[in-house]
Amino acid sequence: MTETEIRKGLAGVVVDETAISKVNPETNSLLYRGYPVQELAATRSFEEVAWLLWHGELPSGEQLAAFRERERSLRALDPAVRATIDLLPVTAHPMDLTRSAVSAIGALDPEAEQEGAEANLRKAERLFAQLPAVVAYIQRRRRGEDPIAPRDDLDYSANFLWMVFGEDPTPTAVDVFRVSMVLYAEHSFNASTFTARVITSTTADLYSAVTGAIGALKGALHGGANEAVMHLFDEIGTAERVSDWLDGALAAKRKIMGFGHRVYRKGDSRVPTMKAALDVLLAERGADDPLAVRLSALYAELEREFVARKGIHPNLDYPSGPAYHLLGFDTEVFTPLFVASRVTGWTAHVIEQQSSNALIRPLSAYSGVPERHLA
Ligand SMILES: CC(=O)SCCNC(=O)CCNC(=O)[C@H](O)C(C)(C)COP(=O)(O)OP(=O)(O)OC[C@H]1O[C@@H](n2cnc3c(N)ncnc32)[C@H](O)[C@@H]1OP(=O)(O)O
Ligand SMILES: O=C([O-])CC(=O)C(=O)O
Repeated sequence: MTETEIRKGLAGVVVDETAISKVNPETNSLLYRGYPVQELAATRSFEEVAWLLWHGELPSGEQLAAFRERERSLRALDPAVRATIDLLPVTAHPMDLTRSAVSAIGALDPEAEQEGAEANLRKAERLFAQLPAVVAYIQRRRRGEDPIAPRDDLDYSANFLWMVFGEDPTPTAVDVFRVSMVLYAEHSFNASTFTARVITSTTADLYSAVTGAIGALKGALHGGANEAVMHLFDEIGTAERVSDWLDGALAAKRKIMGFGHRVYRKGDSRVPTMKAALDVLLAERGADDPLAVRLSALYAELEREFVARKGIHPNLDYPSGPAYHLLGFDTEVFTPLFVASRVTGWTAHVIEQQSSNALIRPLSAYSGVPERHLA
């Protein structure tokens, strides 16, 4: 490529190799370390998937048991992290609070500056274990509720829901939540992961990389879309309004959140699995539940109309938004849930980037005023 060939948004540019995941738009598939994500979502815990992303292989029984024990021992939030959140307004966006909490967790970690895969794996496990408490704290604080201590008898997904809602979660809720965590975990060089790799490439620490990645994920063109989908559903209201609403939105050249993707052109490989999970939640509520009926019809109609008009398909945020709503989360907390999952992929990429690092520093074509001089 010459200096003047510009690919806006790096579209179509291959910037490095990765062995962590493969997104293939031709076959509409997504592999984590070689395994189809659908197979992992069908049978594996989120703990196993995290291990797979970090280590390249699924854990043995012994490795998994030891990891689960460590994860449980790391769940409780340092009071200083809680205090950091408490310094900030309750009305602040939960992504801002999550970003600040991760930054605080890093500043409190005595080995934050230690380089190398072993130290980074310990940091990754720490973030993995503590993000549920961070998100649960933020969600409960928004509702004026006291925090709830983690429970050692529950796995990652069940404990997450327990800490948020303070009730024993139903097996359906746990499973839908687990599936969403597995599906959100990793997606090659998306914007937030690339951000994490850019930060890592300067030799900054893992917490800096994750904090930066959270900033990149917040935007509605990326992770913020799961929140934006729910706002859109609230704005449209009912399936009957979709057609008129879409006329106005398209005339105003609005982006329809939860649709489209930079890499997939014929639909996101993860959508059928997440939609099936959403359908389980809808079915559990039953055909008489007004919210389930309204959401189900709205979901189907918006997808049908938009695909018919533009040929642009839903991405993962489209089914996850309403699924998180039905699970009981506030809309503003949806993207922090994405953070809790994607921290696995981000940290795997930090370790990979560090193992064969080159400073990421592209070129730009200058388009400003020609050289001039002070009189
Ligand atoms: C987990 C994730 O992060 S998945 C992505 C989540 N993001 C969203 O759901 C936000 C909505 N979607 C979008 O904004 C886009 O589809 C993106 C940002 C995801 C991908 O964008 P790009 O690869 O840059 O594609 P681009 O924006 O150039 O789209 C190509 C064309 O399709 C249109 N288009 C793409 N997505 C949408 C959409 N959701 N609504 C309306 N039009 C769209 C664009 O306007 C553009 O039209 P044009 O050629 O007439 O200008
Ligand atoms: O790959 C992307 O550009 C966005 C995405 O779907 C993800 O990060 O999960």
